Amino acid sequence: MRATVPLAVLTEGLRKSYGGTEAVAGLDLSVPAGQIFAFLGPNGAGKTTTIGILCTLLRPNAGRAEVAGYDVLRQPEDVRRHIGLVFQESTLDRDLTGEQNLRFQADLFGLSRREARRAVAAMLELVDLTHCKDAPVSTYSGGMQRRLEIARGLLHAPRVLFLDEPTTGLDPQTRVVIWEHLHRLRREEHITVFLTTHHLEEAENCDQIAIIDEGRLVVEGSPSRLKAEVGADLVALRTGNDEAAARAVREQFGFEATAGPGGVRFRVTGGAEFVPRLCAELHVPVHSVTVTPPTLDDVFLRHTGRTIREADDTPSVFSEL
Ligand SMILES: Nc1ncnc2c1ncn2[C@@H]1O[C@H](COP(=O)(O)OP(=O)(O)OP(=O)(O)O)[C@@H](O)[C@H]1O
Repeated sequence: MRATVPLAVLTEGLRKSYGGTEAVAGLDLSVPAGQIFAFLGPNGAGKTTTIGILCTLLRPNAGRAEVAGYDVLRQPEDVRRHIGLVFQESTLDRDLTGEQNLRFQADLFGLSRREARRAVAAMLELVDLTHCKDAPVSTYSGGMQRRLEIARGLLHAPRVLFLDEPTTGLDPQTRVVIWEHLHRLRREEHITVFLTTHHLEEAENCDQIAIIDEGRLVVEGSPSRLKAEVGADLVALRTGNDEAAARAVREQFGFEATAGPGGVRFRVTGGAEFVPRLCAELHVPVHSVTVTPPTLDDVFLRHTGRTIREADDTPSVFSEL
């Protein structure tokens, strides 16, 4: 049954293969309008392929997809008019100024001179680039370039903005700035933002996420709900004798404790409340205790049996920090 909230994106049984590789393997998605929605998955999970289909750049082998209420195969022109797309790789002309890049895009979309002037000025303002609109893009920082790309994707007032890995290669401070802009866009322009990422930290910023692995939807929901479903906190202990402490936690409390380089680790619901009892009853000196609530990596692990970092075949920028 169709939801009563208008849907920005709907897919049913979507499939796409490249030779023997099934990149998208029967994907059902529904994204209500007005959300920041993340498509989270390791490298090669099928995220870019799905965006390609939704943006009418690729044809699916089976299934169907609608964007902003239009069918990607039967109404591709309508879909294109209502979407903005920001690719992983920069497609800006570095020799042109920021303003010229936007003007060029306005021409491509057939905006009148007057409309173009108004839209270009408004978008430069929205992403805080008015002050450097006359400088060549080659002089912009990575974050400024990404903001200009987002402005360009928004020039024709799309209803859905697709962003493929919006902050890849950017430093942490710039990532925060880009995210502030995305939230502002959603708030002020009421558009749906559909982004792909393999960064768990990035997905945390979204209203809803869909975790995808090997072309399939693993689980869908808000980050807080998905983490709450995992339930148990991770407790890590540094003790005088980790092997003995792990054994005691298993025998006295019945938790699956292990001893390793990170100390003794086990999971328990209500970890913080359990710590006083643990320290009082454990007959091994405890030097430190860390309680970590479930993360999206725990959600991925629970549903796929491996962590997203294990599933990723290329290192994440975060793992390098
Ligand atoms: N043009 C292509 N020809 C052949 N195989 C492809 C092509 N594009 C993607 N694939 C394969 O399809 C699968 C899904 O790729 P896709 O790029 O959609 O994943 P992704 O989740 O976006 O990954 P990344 O985060 O690395 O961009 C991968 O196994 C990939 O190697």
